[in-house]
Amino acid sequence: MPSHKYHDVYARVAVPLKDRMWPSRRLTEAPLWVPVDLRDGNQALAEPMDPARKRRFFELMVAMGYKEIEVGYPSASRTDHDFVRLIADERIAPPDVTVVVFTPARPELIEQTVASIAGIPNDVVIHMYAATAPLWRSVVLGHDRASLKELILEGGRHILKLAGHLPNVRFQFSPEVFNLTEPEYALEVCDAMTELWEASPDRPVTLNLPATVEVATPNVYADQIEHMHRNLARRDSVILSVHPHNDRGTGVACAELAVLAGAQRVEGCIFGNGERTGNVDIATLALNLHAQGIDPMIDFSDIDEVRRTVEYATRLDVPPRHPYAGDLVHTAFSGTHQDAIRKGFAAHRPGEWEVPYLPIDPADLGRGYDEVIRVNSQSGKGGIAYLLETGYGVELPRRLQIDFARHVQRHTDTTGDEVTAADLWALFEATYLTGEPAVTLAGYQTSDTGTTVTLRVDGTERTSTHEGVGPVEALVEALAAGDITVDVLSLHQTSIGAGSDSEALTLLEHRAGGVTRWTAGRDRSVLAASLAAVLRATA
Ligand SMILES: CC(=O)SCCNC(=O)CCNC(=O)[C@H](O)C(C)(C)COP(=O)(O)OP(=O)(O)OC[C@H]1O[C@@H](n2cnc3c(N)ncnc32)[C@H](O)[C@@H]1OP(=O)(O)O
Ligand SMILES: CC(C)C(=O)C(=O)O
Repeated sequence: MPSHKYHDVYARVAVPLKDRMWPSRRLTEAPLWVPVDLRDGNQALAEPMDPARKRRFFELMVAMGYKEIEVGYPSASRTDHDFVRLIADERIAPPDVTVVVFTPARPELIEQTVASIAGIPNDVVIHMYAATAPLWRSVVLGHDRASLKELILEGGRHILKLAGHLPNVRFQFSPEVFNLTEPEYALEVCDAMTELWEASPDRPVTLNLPATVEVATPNVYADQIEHMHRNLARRDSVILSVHPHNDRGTGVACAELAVLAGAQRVEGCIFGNGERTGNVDIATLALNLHAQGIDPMIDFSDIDEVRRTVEYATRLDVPPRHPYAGDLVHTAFSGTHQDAIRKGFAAHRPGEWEVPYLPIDPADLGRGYDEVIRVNSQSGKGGIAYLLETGYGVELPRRLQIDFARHVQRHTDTTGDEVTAADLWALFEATYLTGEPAVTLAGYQTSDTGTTVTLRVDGTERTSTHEGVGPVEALVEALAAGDITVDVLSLHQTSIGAGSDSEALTLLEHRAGGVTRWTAGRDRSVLAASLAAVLRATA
């Protein structure tokens, strides 16, 4: 690989901090999340959202509780412009939602942007950007540091002139590619903008510091953010925002460390859509907080509905391994994970969540437990037992679990396929429940003196009377004396293991209320006790 073509971040930009504080800080509350799906996400789509898609996505974000939403780049396209006008004309943004519109520092585009927001009753943020990193300065924009600063200030002045008098309007500036901009230059330009826009606690300016293209390990971004946090002028009048992308796959880490470093606001896209590898994924960030006991302030309680809407709007699928939202993120196929999850469920105490391999309760996201364990050739007895328990109410004793798992393994090794609970049950029946039940209970009669039980054993009926007891005890006594089953009960004999390890086994099936329970063992008295418990519970 021609790795010599590249340089690490330290060769490209000075990394400013030595006495960093962020490593010893903790996340304690959610930052302000600002979804940019309708702008940065939208500009990265092969087919940008049409008006219906934009509107449905916007309504989803409102319903989820976002309080500040970047709604578009009004000078970019008719659709973007018209959507901003829709907000003005049809008042589709609730009063407590701030609307952000995006513009470059170009006078004619600023004019279109300001014109687009006329009549919006909500708070509005006009967000102006310009790239400040050396490569962009020289190659893209054709400016040196001084002339670029002047271009930016000129854009800022223009916005001020056109919108400064509007009481519901605030301003935002992004030095694009902040993470490759010389720290002292980023500071100089940002301070110049807050001075120009007269940032004050009553009318704060948002300074949004993007990792436009992610180029370094997240600690570097955290240092850069903390440096700004500690050195910006008018800090109490600045909302410090970050905008990580995900080129290295570490956008989430960058955002989390940036919040430790002093960022108060995070821009991203709900499932990480965006240029190239995407903007930082807000769902992951928010649910990472949730999983640490911190209220994310955004509602993901029906994550599949959120996902359906986002997939509809973007025409992009959320992959099966996507954190929290993918189809497979709450599913274990592997045997030891399944065993641990099953034991975790059994030991689980309401009100707390500590289940091995499941960092959060799927129910928090509106999901059930059906998909938590799925069985294939990588699975073991615990997972198989779990599916039979949850799907059929069948509680196999350990020895039978071990035996049955061997049969399942043979089957899955042969087919290579996943097996469902129904497949397992069919295999169980074919393995152990062949032929007629050994014994059936034809009926029983109770009287003042006791219960008469009629058993059918090998086609012959036997009647026995059990004095002074009701049907449950009579059945237990009959069972203790011989084999027994009725329409709701059946008893099968089988053996497991081979040679000296083989063991005769009695399987007792009890169906009640549509649920089947199984007990198995050598010892008839164990079966009797278990039968009595089952019958009493359903009497
Ligand atoms: C990191 C980001 O996400 S930035 C946002 C990127 N998003 C988009 O580009 C989506 C929407 N964009 C568009 O629809 C179009 O680019 C438009 C309508 C805004 C502009 O279109 P055009 O006028 O055709 O210009 P074009 O797209 O080629 O933009 C390049 C020009 O803008 C200039 N420019 C780029 N960024 C900025 C900026 N922030 N401020 C001022 N000028 C800028 C470039 O220097 C270049 O100018 P030049 O033609 O004099 O060399
Ligand atoms: C201009 C900013 C906000 C941006 O979209 C980026 O840098 O990616």
